[in-house]
Amino acid sequence: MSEDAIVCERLTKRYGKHRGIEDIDLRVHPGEAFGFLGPNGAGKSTTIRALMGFLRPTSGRAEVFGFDCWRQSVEVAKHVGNLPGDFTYDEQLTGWEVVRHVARLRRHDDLAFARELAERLEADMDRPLRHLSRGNHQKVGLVQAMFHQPRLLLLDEPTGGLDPLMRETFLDLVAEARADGATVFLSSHNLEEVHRVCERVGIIRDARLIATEDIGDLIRRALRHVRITAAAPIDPAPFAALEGAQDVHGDGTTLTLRLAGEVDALVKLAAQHEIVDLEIGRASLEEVFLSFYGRTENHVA
Ligand SMILES: Nc1ncnc2c1ncn2[C@@H]1O[C@H](COP(=O)(O)OP(=O)(O)OP(=O)(O)O)[C@@H](O)[C@H]1O
Repeated sequence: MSEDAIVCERLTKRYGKHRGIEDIDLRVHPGEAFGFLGPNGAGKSTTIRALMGFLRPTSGRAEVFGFDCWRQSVEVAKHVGNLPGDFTYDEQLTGWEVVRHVARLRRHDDLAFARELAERLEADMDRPLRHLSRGNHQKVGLVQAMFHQPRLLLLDEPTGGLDPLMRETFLDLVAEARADGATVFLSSHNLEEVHRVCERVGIIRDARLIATEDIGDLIRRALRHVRITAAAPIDPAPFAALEGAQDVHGDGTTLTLRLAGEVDALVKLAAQHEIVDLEIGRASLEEVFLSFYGRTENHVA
């Protein structure tokens, strides 16, 4: 038995010849909020489905609170609230009928929190799912995932289709769940959202977990845009030789570059010149994210 909320050990799922996920090793501690980032088709949903016990691993294993996700999926389901990426239910049912159905399966009669969630999310719970917009569909999905106040929330792209106001409400609800001790595992394309909710992130690409990072470290080590203006022309060569320097352009007294990593050496080198202006800007979160997908030259250690 494990103390961790989630353990994946060499978790692998192949769909016939197609790779779903490959050798995923991961631990999420109780009470932690862990973000799972990756591009389309990277393997996020496959991992979440394996954690819910919906998929039998090809090899390796997954555990939730010490229960094997495949062999003990009934136990796992008791502790988990799950929002699948493609949340669907019987489309003839209304939101409330879905929630009551899920409540029976979970043997959880108390719908007081479901009513609070529905109200705060302004969910349309009285019409059949087939009549609902994508956002309203998603809200029903969130209510059914959260109403029993589970120990672990497994949320696959939870804010898809939500308008900005509802996204905020959802992020507040997740923060409140965490304050009550819940563990959160959230997949997303949106680094901003992950930054708001999570302290650690796993980056998945081409079926493999390529990095697990403290989100603060990730952002600290992220690319910076640097622009130096000196009183006299600057030789770009020593700047180009700095560790993590990219796209170094010298134009007389102005030098621009991008820097992946620490700024200390750059500042010391710049200080050898008479500086008129120095601008160091952090890359956007989007750029940080892209840098992990290998579209720029800086790679994960
Ligand atoms: N039922 C399936 N049959 C065959 N291949 C599948 C199946 N489900 C997923 N895959 C493949 O497994 C890989 C991982 O897919 P997965 O849905 O887990 O990615 P994802 O990171 O969740 O993507 P997205 O962000 O687009 O939802 C993809 O190459 C996908 O084509």
